[in-house]
Amino acid sequence: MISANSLTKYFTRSRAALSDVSFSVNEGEICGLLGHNGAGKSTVLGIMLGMVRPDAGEVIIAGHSVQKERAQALRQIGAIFETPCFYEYMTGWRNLKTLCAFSGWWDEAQVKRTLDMVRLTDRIHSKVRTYSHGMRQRLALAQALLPMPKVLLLDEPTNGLDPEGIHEFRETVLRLRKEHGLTILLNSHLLAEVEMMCDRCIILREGQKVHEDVVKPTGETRVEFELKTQDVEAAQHVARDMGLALPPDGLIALNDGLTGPEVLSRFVKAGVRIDSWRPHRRTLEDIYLELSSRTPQGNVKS
Ligand SMILES: Nc1ncnc2c1ncn2[C@@H]1O[C@H](COP(=O)(O)OP(=O)(O)OP(=O)(O)O)[C@@H](O)[C@H]1O
Repeated sequence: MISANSLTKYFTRSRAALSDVSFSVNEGEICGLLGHNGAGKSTVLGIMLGMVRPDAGEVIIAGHSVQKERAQALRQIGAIFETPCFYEYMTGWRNLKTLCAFSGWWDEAQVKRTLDMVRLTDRIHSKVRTYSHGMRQRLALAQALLPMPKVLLLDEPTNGLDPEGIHEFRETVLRLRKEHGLTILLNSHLLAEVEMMCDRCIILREGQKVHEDVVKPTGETRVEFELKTQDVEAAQHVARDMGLALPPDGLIALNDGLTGPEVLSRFVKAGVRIDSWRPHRRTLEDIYLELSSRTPQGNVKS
């Protein structure tokens, strides 16, 4: 549904804001875009929305090139980009009507359906200045969904929301994907949010893609257990007998065919005193900090 091919962008001659970034997002997938401040996330979204012209590369949305067939491509996209702005003194309904007037489109039945989708029907005739931050975000979502897009681009959509607002927004987005098969690209700094919502994530660092993987792998290929013991020498001996390595951090990668309980029982039978034994999975935060972390001085680690 989304295919970004070799995107390169220089805002200044000395430094590429994006350098040869490629990725694709399948239909119905939610993909997270992560990276430190200035990594290039908004530049990617800007290129996808035809607002930033890449120096090289192109984005294809549902078979249409944003750079060559801009109108057809953009017809497939709804977006919440940066902070949404509304006329405070108008109702939500009047705002949508005014914004739709710019494109000469208004279908009342479709607008009502969309408001039901984002659960804003009850308050749509109240003035926007009386809306909470969460309601403004839902109005922005309604506006993005009005043209019935196939792709939704969300730029830090939960910024400034309270925990209830974040939860509600997440549930709404997951429901939209489930019920309407939307393909979603989510730009966020919140790793937990990306871990909960996304099927896959891409990490940018200084304009380059440094990671792309599924967020929740269904069939883990590498199983690791963390062993804590005072009997390090005895444990190393037993591990060697099983053909396993016991590194100083205690993380043991199991070979094919061995299970956690089997390995634990071998340690116990050999008299190794076990303080703790638990499965270990690298979280998105572990991966992110490894790939994208910055030193306290603000320089990205080499
Ligand atoms: N219009 C512009 N003119 C000049 N430089 C720009 C422009 N837009 C972005 N940049 C630069 O391009 C680089 C990438 O910026 P971008 O806004 O894409 O990063 P980001 O990952 O979205 O950051 P943040 O998380 O802070 O929003 C930065 O060095 C930024 O200063």
